[in-house]
Amino acid sequence: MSALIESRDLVRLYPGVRAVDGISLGVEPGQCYGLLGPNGAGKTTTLEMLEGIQRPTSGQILFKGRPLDREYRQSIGIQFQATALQDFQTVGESLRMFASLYQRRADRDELIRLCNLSELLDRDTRRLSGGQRQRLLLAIALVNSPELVFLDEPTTGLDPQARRNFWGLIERVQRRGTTIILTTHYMEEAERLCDRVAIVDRGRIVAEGRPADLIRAHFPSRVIRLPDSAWPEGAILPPEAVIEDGEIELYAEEVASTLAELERLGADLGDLRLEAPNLEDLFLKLTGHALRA
Ligand SMILES: Nc1ncnc2c1ncn2[C@@H]1O[C@H](COP(=O)(O)OP(=O)(O)OP(=O)(O)O)[C@@H](O)[C@H]1O
Repeated sequence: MSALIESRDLVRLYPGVRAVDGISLGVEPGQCYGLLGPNGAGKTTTLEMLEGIQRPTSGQILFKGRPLDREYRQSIGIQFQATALQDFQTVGESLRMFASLYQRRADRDELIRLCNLSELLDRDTRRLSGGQRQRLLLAIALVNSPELVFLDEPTTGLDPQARRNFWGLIERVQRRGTTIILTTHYMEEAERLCDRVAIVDRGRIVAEGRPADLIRAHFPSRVIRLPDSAWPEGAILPPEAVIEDGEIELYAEEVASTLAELERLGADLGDLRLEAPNLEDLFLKLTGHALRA
């Protein structure tokens, strides 16, 4: 399938900083695409160029195969990290005001239902909780029924419960067919929501693909741990096994056959733990530094 939006060799320089240093990516219709990386990696700058808010120093952005034009802003929605909501406005008034900026409009009642705002329409926007505010900002981003919506760190600052609720909402938006590009520094968020991710570090993409494929490619083995007391007496340990702190660590490319072999040897599998590497481990492996300092 061809990309809804793509960037070719995007560069953005600030005095003394290569904030974005040659980013090429393509997002297909209906995908949820994540730009993943630590603070300062260049995610927001990349997003702002894709949104048409910032001009690249060099490189190209194509939407449906064509350079961004005036109509582009009508086809997209943006949830900024910090959108200034008007003081003395209710949720309902706020939605109406943003809707008036567009020719194309989403069905208001459906949007209110989707973003769970029915109970909050008369609430002053200054009195919203973090999660409620994010739901309103998402509704504002969807007010023109965009084909493509940008979410910049949509769950930063939310408590774990509100974050999970918001993930459910993003999934509903995606199921309606909206293409989503989001930035995050939460690996769990990227793993749950994104069909594809670009892992960004210092303005460059260090890995790109489906989260599960990336993990499999960089970590072909799974780690199996079991107490050393669970190992059958007399059975020979595989040469790559590590014994540490009373535990045996084994590496398995094929988990099922390794477990079958352990069972055959008579190992006690009751306290076995299987460790699956995640995107956080991948980031560390690729960059040599942790995602969160
Ligand atoms: N207007 C600006 N002038 C100068 N430098 C900037 C400007 N905006 C961003 N930068 C720098 O560019 C780099 C990338 O910043 P950017 O905000 O894109 O990163 P980010 O990955 O989005 O981080 P965060 O998660 O903190 O928003 C950083 O070194 C930042 O300090």
